Amino acid sequence: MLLGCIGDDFTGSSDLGNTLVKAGMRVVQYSGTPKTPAAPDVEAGIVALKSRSIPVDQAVKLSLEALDWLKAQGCRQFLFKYCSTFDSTPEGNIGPVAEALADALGADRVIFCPAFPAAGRTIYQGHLFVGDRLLNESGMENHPLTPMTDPDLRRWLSRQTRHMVGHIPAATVWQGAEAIRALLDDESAKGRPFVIADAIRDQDLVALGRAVADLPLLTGGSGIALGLPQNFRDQGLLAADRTGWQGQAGKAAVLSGSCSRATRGQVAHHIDGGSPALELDPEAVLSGVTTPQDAAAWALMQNGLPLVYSSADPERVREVQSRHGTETVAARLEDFFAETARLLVAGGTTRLITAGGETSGAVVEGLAVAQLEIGPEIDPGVPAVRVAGDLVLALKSGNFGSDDFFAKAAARLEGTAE
Ligand SMILES: Nc1ncnc2c1ncn2[C@@H]1O[C@H](COP(=O)(O)OP(=O)(O)O)[C@@H](O)[C@H]1O
Ligand SMILES: O=C(O)[C@@H](O)C(=O)COP(=O)(O)O
Repeated sequence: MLLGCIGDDFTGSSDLGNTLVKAGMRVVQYSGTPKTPAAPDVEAGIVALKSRSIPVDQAVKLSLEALDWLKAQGCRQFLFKYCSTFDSTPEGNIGPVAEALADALGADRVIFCPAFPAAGRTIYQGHLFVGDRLLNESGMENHPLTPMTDPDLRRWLSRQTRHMVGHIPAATVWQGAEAIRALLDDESAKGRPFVIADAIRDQDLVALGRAVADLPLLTGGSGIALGLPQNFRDQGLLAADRTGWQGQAGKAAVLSGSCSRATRGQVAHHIDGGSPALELDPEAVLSGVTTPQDAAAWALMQNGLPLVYSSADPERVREVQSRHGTETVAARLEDFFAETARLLVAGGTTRLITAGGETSGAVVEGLAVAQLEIGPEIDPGVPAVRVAGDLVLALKSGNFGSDDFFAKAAARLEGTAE
């Protein structure tokens, strides 16, 4: 294994896998830190954690365990993958996890770059944009778990770390790898080992990737990995042949616990198109009036692509959170989706589409899926993935995917869409 990656959620990890596979690496995504060694032909290993929204000390512990395992697999470089919208709170977990990894690796120059231009996430003057809106006006300010209320990543990261935070402006990035390296050295010498890097185009990310070829640790969204495979290829370290993707026939279903804007659009599109949909009322889930057995039985009876969703607008999310507590609602809904997924698979479902990072993590953990083989892209940032046996999944990040994503993913998982 050459590149060792630690993802702070499951959809984000498959997003990273998608980038690396497209650039020609053999990638396996692991659910948590494996207990056994990786297969010898894996070139990039991604340990997917569900560490984005857990207490800081636990996130650090899990990340360090993942690092130890990746080191033992012989990795030469390490990548900490977080969300392209920098999902975190003023306490963490991006800063503290990066600090722990940097300390463990002796890294004194660490890039932070969540940019993902293909999905509309760009960074300029240290500020993160989603499309043409600043992060705090993009809908992310209403995220149920990690509301992003400050678009200045230098300021936001500073709140999460003891380090001073530096900056690599676009003007330097455009000068290329050498200029980037020089500024990184300079920032580090001035006591700013953590730097936010601007990037507004894929080629900026490639330049950043080139610049950090010799550094032990980098951090960012999936975009920061764009240039890394070429670094390994240049050293003659990548195998040339690739195995093809096989689609999977059988029943399909969609589970959506994402309340993000893009997902809500996809849910509306699905319903408007006349496809079967079952809305979960969180109150009914919390009180046990609606059970996973009800949801799975309903889905298994449907013709067409069934959708079970709790996705709701910010006002309704806030209402139920204020009544029962954010963590309780999240945990109960995630457990509900995990159990529903288990019942769906037991009932013969072979193609499962999940929307939402936390939701997808709960489902994958609930299904006790140990590892995922990354397949072809469905939409930017979302690949089809195969579990051993006859189960295939699409783990969709909340804000990714076109309006018709659910139907598109079902077709791609079946191998019937180009
Ligand atoms: N109607 C709802 N009210 C409150 N919380 C919800 C509702 N539906 C889902 N949630 C919770 O909100 C969180 C959404 O996070 P996630 O699944 O990561 O989606 P995204 O990828 O859009 O961020 C989950 O913990 C989920 O259980
Ligand atoms: O970088 C991204 O935007 C995604 O890969 C990701 O991490 C999204 O997380 P969720 O929105 O929680 O699915």
